[in-house]
Amino acid sequence: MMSPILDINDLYLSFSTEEGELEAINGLNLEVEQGKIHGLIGETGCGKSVTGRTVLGLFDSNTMIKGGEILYNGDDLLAKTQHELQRDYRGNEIAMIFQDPGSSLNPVFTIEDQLDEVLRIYQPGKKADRKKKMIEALDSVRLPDPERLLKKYPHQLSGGMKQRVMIALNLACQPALLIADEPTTALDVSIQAQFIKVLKDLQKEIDITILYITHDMAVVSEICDQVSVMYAGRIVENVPMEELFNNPVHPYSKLLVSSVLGPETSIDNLVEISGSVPRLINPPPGCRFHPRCDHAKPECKEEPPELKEVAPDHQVACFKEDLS
Ligand SMILES: Nc1ncnc2c1ncn2[C@@H]1O[C@H](COP(=O)(O)OP(=O)(O)OP(=O)(O)O)[C@@H](O)[C@H]1O
Ligand code: NI
Repeated sequence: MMSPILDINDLYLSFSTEEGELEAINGLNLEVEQGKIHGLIGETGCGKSVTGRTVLGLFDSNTMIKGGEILYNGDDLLAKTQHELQRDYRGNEIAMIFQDPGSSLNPVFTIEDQLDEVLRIYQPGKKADRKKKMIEALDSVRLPDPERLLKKYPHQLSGGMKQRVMIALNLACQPALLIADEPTTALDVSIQAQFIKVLKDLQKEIDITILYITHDMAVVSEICDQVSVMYAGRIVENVPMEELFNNPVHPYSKLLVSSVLGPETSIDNLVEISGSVPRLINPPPGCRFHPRCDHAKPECKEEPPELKEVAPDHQVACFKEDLS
């Protein structure tokens, strides 16, 4: 296998809260291969966003890193200072787009001002050169008439256009890895579909790797090559996208896939179907899924199972004997 661009090993992360220690990330192992669109899925609260933010070193003040490493092309990002992360990684190596496109654009500046600000930080040079880059960036996300668009303010754009400007802003410095945290949630369904097409085409053109966080299985099937299924702070299955839908192996993945066969494609409906996600303050011991699992046996309550290879590019963390 090619070496992964992002390789998270045994990450443990807690938040200190008034009620006690909240164990949000619990032995997370995640490998993202260069050039792939890699989905990270799981129910609300399972730790997807925390994982994405941690890669960029964006920590809330009550964060405690308890162990592990986050290798980006072999370098441990957890060992870097905030200054190093800002100078060497954020924006020009790793970029991140968030849920609400509108809120990330500054309402009082034009699109040109905002693109120029990003470019000036990472690629100083002549204004004319930067202008050319801005137009290229807007072109690359299929925004019509980039010259005119540069003069506009965010409120003059639709939600879908703002989302594309956000991608353009993020890609202006040509990062190698893009972390997209539920970027389509605030968009209506037709714009969502367009957005996903733009991102997918773009990914092929510019050879960027994308870690795509979502709880929408329809989106997963549209865009992802590989998928990691997360449950209560840990990856329980890592699987090629088509295999996830045709042959999910972990009992939780099976539940996820069967819960979204109807018109509702969001994972969040699962809660009603089969009990709730465990609290992360005093979580269940061993495999955190065992209280909801039909196959649970005594050993599942002792140690969490490690990821085991069941097929090429396909690993499952479960003690069930017959992993198929
Ligand atoms: N600063 C914080 N202090 C305490 N708990 C936090 C903090 N930040 C996140 N959490 C908790 O960590 C857990 C993981 O949160 P996270 O936002 O990563 O979930 P998620 O999988 O992204 O969910 P969603 O699908 O709803 O976005 C949740 O239980 C959340 O409440
Ligand atoms: Ni989230």
